[in-house]
Amino acid sequence: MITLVDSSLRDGMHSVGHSFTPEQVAAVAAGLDRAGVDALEVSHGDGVGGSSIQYGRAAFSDDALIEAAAGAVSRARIAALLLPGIGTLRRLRRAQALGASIARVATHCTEADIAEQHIAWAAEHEMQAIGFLMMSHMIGPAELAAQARLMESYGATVVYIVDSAGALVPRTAAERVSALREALRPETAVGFHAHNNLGCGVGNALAAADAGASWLDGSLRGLGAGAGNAQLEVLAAALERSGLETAVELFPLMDVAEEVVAPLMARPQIIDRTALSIGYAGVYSSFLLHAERAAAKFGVEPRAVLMELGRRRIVGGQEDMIIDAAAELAER
Ligand SMILES: CC[C@H](O)CC(=O)C(=O)O
Ligand SMILES: [Mn+2]
Repeated sequence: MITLVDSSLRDGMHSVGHSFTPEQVAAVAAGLDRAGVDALEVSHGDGVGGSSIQYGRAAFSDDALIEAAAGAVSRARIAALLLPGIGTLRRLRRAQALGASIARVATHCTEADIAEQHIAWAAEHEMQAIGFLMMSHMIGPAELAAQARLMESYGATVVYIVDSAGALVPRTAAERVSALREALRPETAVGFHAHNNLGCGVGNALAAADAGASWLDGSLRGLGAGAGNAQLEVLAAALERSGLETAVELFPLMDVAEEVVAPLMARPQIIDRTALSIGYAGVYSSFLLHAERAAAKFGVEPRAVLMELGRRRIVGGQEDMIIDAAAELAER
């Protein structure tokens, strides 16, 4: 059985400039709940506490959005993403009080050790603790497996390979999932979070499932950073056609994508040359709007900025370097 997690109301926030209102969140959450989606992530795109000048101000607080989602669902679980250093334990406690029962603790793929206190706190306080290894294309399967084992040792019951840049392809995604599957205890699940910058979002999620991932993320209409995530309703249909079972009902899921999410989209979730450059350069998908803004400000091409960020191996948390890179390109 595959557990499906929707990221429209968290990763999708990157795509809409963190502008979702509590009413919009409630409408999407109610539709996901009706369709039988297991869990949905809600917060600023950079997780709880992300609203800031560095990451982008949100129109509404995480509290208001989590509360709205929790009030709209009857069976789906609410997940809160937390990046140590951006979010704090106080934020996680608050999310739990408002109805979140899953803590997804995200670190750069080489820095699992900074998640120890957050994962341990969640595990000790009746939240399901999940580890999220971001930018997983940047290191190989064996190194990732070692990081995943750290998260497991802190109390994570699921550890995700997160293809933040959408830079993986089915073979490299499956190799990473297999390495985790072999390294972790049988009772620890492996998850996969895809981005579609190379057009492989759904394909990578299917390859991950074949390699042993049993938690898969997606977003309705693909709503997410960069070219978006694996499109959830497409993934659900493809999983069914692969003979893999989920708890969702496909037609209600298609309906909420078409009738509720599509009208909320600020931009088409397509693989244009900027989004493709993100996958090709191996850059964080959430850099898309930042890079477009910096490129416009300094009169350079977004693609050139993204390729430069890939060359410099800039990672999440270094958003200010996007401005540096654009300014330096303009000087050259
Ligand atoms: C900034 C957090 C990030 O968007 C988490 C995520 O979804 C990813 O790394 O893909
Ligand atoms: Mn993402």
